[in-house]
Amino acid sequence: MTDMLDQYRVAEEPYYRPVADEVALYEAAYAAKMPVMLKGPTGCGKTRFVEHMAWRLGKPLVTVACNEDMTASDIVGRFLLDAEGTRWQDGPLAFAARHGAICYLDEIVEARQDTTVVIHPLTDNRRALPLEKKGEILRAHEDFHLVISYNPGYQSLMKDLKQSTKQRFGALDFSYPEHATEVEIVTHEAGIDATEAGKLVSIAERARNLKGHGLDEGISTRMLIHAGSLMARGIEAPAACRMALVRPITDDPDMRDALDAAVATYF
Ligand SMILES: Nc1ncnc2c1ncn2[C@@H]1O[C@H](COP(=O)(O)OP(=O)(O)OP(=O)(O)O)[C@@H](O)[C@H]1O
Repeated sequence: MTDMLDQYRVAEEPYYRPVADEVALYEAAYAAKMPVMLKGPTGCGKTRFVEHMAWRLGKPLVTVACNEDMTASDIVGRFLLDAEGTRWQDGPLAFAARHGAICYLDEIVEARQDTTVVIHPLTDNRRALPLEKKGEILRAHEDFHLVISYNPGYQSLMKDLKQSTKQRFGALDFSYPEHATEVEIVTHEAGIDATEAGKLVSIAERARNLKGHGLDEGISTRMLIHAGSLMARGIEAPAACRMALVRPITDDPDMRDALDAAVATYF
């Protein structure tokens, strides 16, 4: 079992550039056993932040990418049939609760509500997870912590977290970092110089103004790192931007022209 747990340990420090006081706030929430919700658009550093915090706190990290086909059994656990008969297997949430890991449910809103409610008893004073099929009430380990992510941009009336779920969490807002910080991140992650990274960030800032005017989401930090990584491998900046920034984000010809024009302003 220790071997199982070892694979969830974060061995090396994941690079994370704090943008405000999120590190201290997370540490306090962890100490207070308060579950945390990370809110923000895709590719702005939420996953990297949790990885970094797991490393800082020296706790294993179990990550679950939520989707609408996910059932409660997928995260809680189920009986499996093998050569020796039936055997219970903890799902990722039960595993994390039992062994004191941080459990990160990424894009929780994608899961159906009957799946989401299974986390409720773990998020209040009970810190317990009923394993109904097994007839066990699993008391969470002292070190267990629950973190969920949530992209407010995607939410609709049909797909949103219930207030009874939301109100169980402390929340940290994430968004694209301010210019100099984002340049620092892109420089570090893509391995390009700060001048080139600065141009990429400026292109993204322009594109982010188009959100809601033809673009559903802005160009994320992740996309800038992709573009920079192509440039670091010798691809000319305009081609790198086309491939990593413009083509993935829209199929609309006018919008592509507008974005290509923004790229041409800087490169
Ligand atoms: N503050 C930051 N410090 C270091 N790296 C960052 C930071 N913000 C973003 N990044 C970089 O951006 C990439 C994308 O961030 P991440 O994977 O954490 O996004 P996310 O917000 O979890 O997105 P999604 O919601 O799609 O999972 C990371 O791999 C990392 O390279």
